[in-house]
Amino acid sequence: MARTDTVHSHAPEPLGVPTRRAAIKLLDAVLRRGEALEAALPAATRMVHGPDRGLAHAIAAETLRRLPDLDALIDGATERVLPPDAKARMALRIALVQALVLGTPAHAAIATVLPLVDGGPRKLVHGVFGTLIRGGQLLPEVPALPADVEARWAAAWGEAMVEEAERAIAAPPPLDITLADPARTDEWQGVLGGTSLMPGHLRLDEHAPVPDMAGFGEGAWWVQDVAASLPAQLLGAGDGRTVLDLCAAPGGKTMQLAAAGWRVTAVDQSGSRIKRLRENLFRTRLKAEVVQADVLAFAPNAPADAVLVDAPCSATGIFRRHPDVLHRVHPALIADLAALQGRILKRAADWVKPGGRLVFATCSLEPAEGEAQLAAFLEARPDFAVADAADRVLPGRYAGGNDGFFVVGLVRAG
Ligand SMILES: C[S@@+](CC[C@H](N)C(=O)[O-])C[C@H]1O[C@@H](n2cnc3c(N)ncnc32)[C@H](O)[C@@H]1O
Repeated sequence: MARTDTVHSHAPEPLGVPTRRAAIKLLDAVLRRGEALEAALPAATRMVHGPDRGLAHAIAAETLRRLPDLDALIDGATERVLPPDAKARMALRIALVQALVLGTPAHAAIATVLPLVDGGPRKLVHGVFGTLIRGGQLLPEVPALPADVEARWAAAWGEAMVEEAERAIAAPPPLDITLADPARTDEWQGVLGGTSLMPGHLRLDEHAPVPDMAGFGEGAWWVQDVAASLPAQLLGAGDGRTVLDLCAAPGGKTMQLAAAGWRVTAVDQSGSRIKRLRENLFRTRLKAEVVQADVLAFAPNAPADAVLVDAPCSATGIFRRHPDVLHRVHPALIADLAALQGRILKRAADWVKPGGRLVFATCSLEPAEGEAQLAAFLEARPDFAVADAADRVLPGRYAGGNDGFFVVGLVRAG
């Protein structure tokens, strides 16, 4: 059979267009398929390299952070409301976020986006973008939350919390780090600067890339929001006692527990995350037994003095760093995750020695993954009682600005 090669004579694509295409693929993965932004990165950015990957990620993340406000601008400038997943809306969102938030010159923001709507709504995108930019339109200083999230959180926590959450989206979150040796907090503050909310913690507003910072390579500290450091702190010093760290990867809490003198068994089902946990232990020279297993199928050799369950959750408490959760987490997903947490907690409870401790944590702002979970657990397990609330270890200078977490410490009857 004869075979002919077809030669395409396309002009090379203008610089920067593949990066914008990748940004739209990322948005599509989150908004239409409900994928986590981080999880969608490898496939969506396959065709872009080096710093352009970071740029595609930044465009998508910033679009997700400001989505309701961007859409309000677009809707104010179009005669007919564009469908949520219309190509024109996607193109306008990323052109506007670049021009209005990321500081891209307007001509570059639109020139790199128009080729993505060639043969389609090019005129509309060009016209709406031009109208908005020429009209000096800006995004509001305080971002809006998606309407469904706003309603859910207002019902759970009140309007004041919603306003605080909205203000929290406006500014990039600081970098919190946990020191392996809390006794050296002053020393490391002298080196790295920043403020310390409690021994073992530093908060930096500005910093070099993490791997280049003093002390990271030698394992003196790791990145961890101060709220995420509270669950392990509830357990205090280990003095050689045993702890099961369930759902442990990438190991923030494993490292804290090992550094505090616990004999840690760290369990997680994800191979790629376990790999990162091992790398973290290697870098910090901390020790833990590492087990790759599904907690629902795993059983420890013996009950432990303490069990920490950092359960898989909706992650709505970390919306500042992962704005995709604001758009892809819906009540059905929250209910599914809450059911999974309940099953994990039920097993974990049996692995606590009489008189031992159980800590349950989720980085969630959904009562179903916190207060309601605890109430159901206490109802089913009268042999457990609440021992600590996180405020026991919260720093005196606690000033907000932290991720949203639910943390409770329980004790099993002796
Ligand atoms: C919130 S993250 C853990 C963060 C970690 N504790 C830390 O401090 O770095 C939840 C973890 O649960 C794991 N996971 C989810 N379902 C699991 C299951 N059934 N068994 C074991 N691990 C699970 C995920 O792979 C993920 O690493």
